[in-house]
This record gives sequence, structure tokens and C-alpha cells, in this order.
Amino acid sequence: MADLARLSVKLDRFAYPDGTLALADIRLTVAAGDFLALLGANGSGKTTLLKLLDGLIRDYRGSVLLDGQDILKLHPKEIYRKMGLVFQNPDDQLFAHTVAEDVAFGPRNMGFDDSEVNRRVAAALTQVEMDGSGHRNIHHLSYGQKKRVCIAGLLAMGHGILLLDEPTAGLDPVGEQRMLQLLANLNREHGVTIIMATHAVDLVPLFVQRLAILDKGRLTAVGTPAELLADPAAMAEVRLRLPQVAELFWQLRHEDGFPPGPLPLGIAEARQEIVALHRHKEKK
Ligand SMILES: Nc1ncnc2c1ncn2[C@@H]1O[C@H](COP(=O)(O)OP(=O)(O)OP(=O)(O)O)[C@@H](O)[C@H]1O
Repeated sequence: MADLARLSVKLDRFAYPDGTLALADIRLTVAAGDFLALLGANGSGKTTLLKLLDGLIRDYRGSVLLDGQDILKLHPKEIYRKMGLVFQNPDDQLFAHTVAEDVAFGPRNMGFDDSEVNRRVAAALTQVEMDGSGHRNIHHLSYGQKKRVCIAGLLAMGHGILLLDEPTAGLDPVGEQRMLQLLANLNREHGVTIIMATHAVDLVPLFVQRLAILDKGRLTAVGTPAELLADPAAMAEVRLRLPQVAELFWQLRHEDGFPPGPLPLGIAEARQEIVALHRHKEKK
């Protein structure tokens, strides 16, 4: 069978120049089409891991393979043709005057002619739901719009892999949901492989396929949301909490006599179970 791994990490250790050990013993494989969330408390190493995956950190012990090739041996241009990192703060990434100029920067640098650049800019802005905003001044955009322009800039280069550092940070509650829906659509409909660092523990299980949990620089678990978000004590050990709906059902099942079963991770599932129980009682 063909190896579909796009990224494969075998990292023994990485310490910053001041000696801070940021990552150790990381074994992680990301397949084509994955949507993976890196969850972990502050300082657990999420941003460092994203930088390492993107080739921005190079002096580590171990290897990162991109499509089977060691990224340390690839020219930065070869990395950036396939993969891009969206920083947490869009102001660290955007630099042009208008939206269209910013999104055009990547494809223009890749040598496409004007009509192809314009086509890519328009398509990328549509993908991030910013159609018709090309003429707008970057400085006049909201924080959420700026984040979407950053993503468009990478999509316009045709990246198959997006790395995102806390894409929902600084967004309002509706904006958080909209951002994750947008990423889920890019993943499902356009086949973009996504790895994102996040603290959005209530929303993440509704959108992502896999979670990787980091604690103090170590990868403690990789699995589906249903596999990992079932045990409050295990989550507390890595300084995380369950999604609130799951926490509520854990208490109902363990303390209030609700029937055993998997923990619902979202409102829709929880509602279904409560309605079913209610109907069952009414019938009796
Ligand atoms: N440039 C640096 N020099 C020294 N130590 C650093 C540097 N950048 C990060 N660190 C340390 O590396 C560890 C991992 O930090 P990192 O930013 O990767 O964590 P994180 O999980 O992304 O945190 P957060 O959720 O707060 O963004 C922390 O102990 C942090 O203090």
C-alpha cells in the first residue's frame, strides 16, 4: 500500500539556545487529508512543534520527513510550495497595503503570470469567504478577517498542508465556530491537510478527526476526540479539561445515575440522549 504519510516526526529532543527543553520524545505521523489538533496547556510545546514542522527550527535531534524527505535537506522554497504556517497574530504575517496584494505575494513569487495570480487570489478569497474584499486596506480589517486573509495567502500558493497556531485565538464565540467550520471545509472539500495548535477544547471535537496531546514538551496521547476526551482525571493530569458537555455527562453518569455510555462531545449528541431518556420515562 502506498505510504500516505505527509509528515512524519521522530524527535528525540529540542532545547532553545537558553537551555529550555521544549520538546522531547515526539513520534507523530500525519497522513494526507488529516485534520489534527494539538492540544496542550500553555507552554506545553505546541508552537515549537509547529515551527519545527515548518522548518523554522532546525537544530534538533531527530528527523522531520515531508513526503518522505528530510526537511532539513530541502530548500525552504520546496517546503513552502507544499506547506505553510499561519501565525497566531495575523499582524506578524500580513505586510501589504491591500488584501489582494497580500494574497498575491506568494503566487507572484512562485513565478505565475498576472492572470494566474489573479485567478488564485480570487479563488483563495472565496475559499476563506472574503470574496470582493481584495481592494480593502489590510489595516481596516477586523482581527478575524485578517486571520482569514493569512490563510488565503497560503491557499493561493496551493499549499496542501496548513499549520495553524491558535487560529481561533482572539475571535468572538461565533467567529471561533466559523473559523473551525472554514478549516473543516478546506479539509473535507479541498483535501487540505491541517495541523493546528489550539485551546478550543469545547469546539475541537466537533470539527477535527484526531487530537494529539502535549504536556511539558512530550506527546502523551494521539487519538480520536472520543478516545481521548473521556476521562477528566487523565485530562487534568495534562492540565486540560474535558469539553463542558462531556464533563456534564461524566457527572450525570457517575454521580446522578444516568445510564453508562460514551460521553457526548457536543450539544446535538447530548440533546439526543436526553430526549431519548425523557421519552423512555414518559412511556413507562
Ligand atoms: N525563544 C524561546 N526561548 C526560550 N524558551 C522558549 C522560547 N520560545 C518558547 N520557549 C519555551 O518553550 C516551551 C514551549 O513553548 P511553546 O510556545 O511552544 O508552548 P505552547 O504550547 O505553544 O504555549 P501557549 O499555549 O502558551 O502558546 C515553554 O517552556 C516556553 O517558555
